[in-house]
Amino acid sequence: MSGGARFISFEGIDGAGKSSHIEAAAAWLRERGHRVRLTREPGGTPLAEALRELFLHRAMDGLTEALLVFAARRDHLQTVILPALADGQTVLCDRFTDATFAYQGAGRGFDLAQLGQLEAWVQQGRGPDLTLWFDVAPEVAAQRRAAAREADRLEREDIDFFARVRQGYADRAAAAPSRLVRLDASHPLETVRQAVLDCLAQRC
Ligand SMILES: Nc1ncnc2c1ncn2[C@@H]1O[C@H](COP(=O)(O)OP(=O)(O)O)[C@@H](O)[C@H]1O
Ligand SMILES: Cc1cn([C@H]2C[C@H](O)[C@@H](COP(=O)(O)OP(=O)(O)O)O2)c(=O)[nH]c1=O
Repeated sequence: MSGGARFISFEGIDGAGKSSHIEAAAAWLRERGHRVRLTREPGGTPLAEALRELFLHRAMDGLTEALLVFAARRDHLQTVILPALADGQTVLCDRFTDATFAYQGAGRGFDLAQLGQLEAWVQQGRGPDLTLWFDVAPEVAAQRRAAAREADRLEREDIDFFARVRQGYADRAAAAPSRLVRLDASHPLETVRQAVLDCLAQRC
């Protein structure tokens, strides 16, 4: 496959519904001949998954959070994402650097210019070709999470935190409108799924 987006990230506040669609997106692409590598952040490698456990369950400040997720990202890029792309695979990643700008930047208030420096240092210009942003009100996402699972450290944050994170995604979308596509995730699952597949049909 060539020409279309091959590194695709899925983003949104916790409970927006992105994980519900990533498998269907992978299946849809496979049916059309893509070899798909499904992965996630923080995580995707044994080292990065170990960092994820620390990240999700230990108390730490915003700078430590940012350094941990970028350390995990470095390992993930070097050992999984870049080799898969070089091999011609399509990479679907549940979260990537937009999450760091939204959560550590907008959510925690960590300096965005410093995050940009870390991004440039770790990624050297490499990032998703396409990002699907599942956008929903924090109150709706909180209800979905409450019905679905036990909260981890970040999911225990309040509505104001998730409102800032949502604004962080909106700012990223405004800065990169051709890469970052907003999907209205307040609609029923089936409607959102169709919007995901329509977007893939246009861009992949
Ligand atoms: N559009 C939707 N309408 C209603 N419930 C949804 C919708 N999308 C996801 N959910 C439900 O919300 C919960 C959280 O979804 P999930 O995909 O895990 O979110 P995320 O990965 O964004 O944190 C799940 O129980 C899921 O079934
Ligand atoms: C990638 C990344 C995730 N996160 C947060 C967002 C989520 O709260 C959490 C894990 O993301 P996620 O895998 O979406 O969680 P879950 O499996 O519970 O749906 O990590 C950051 O704060 N910064 C980052 O750079």
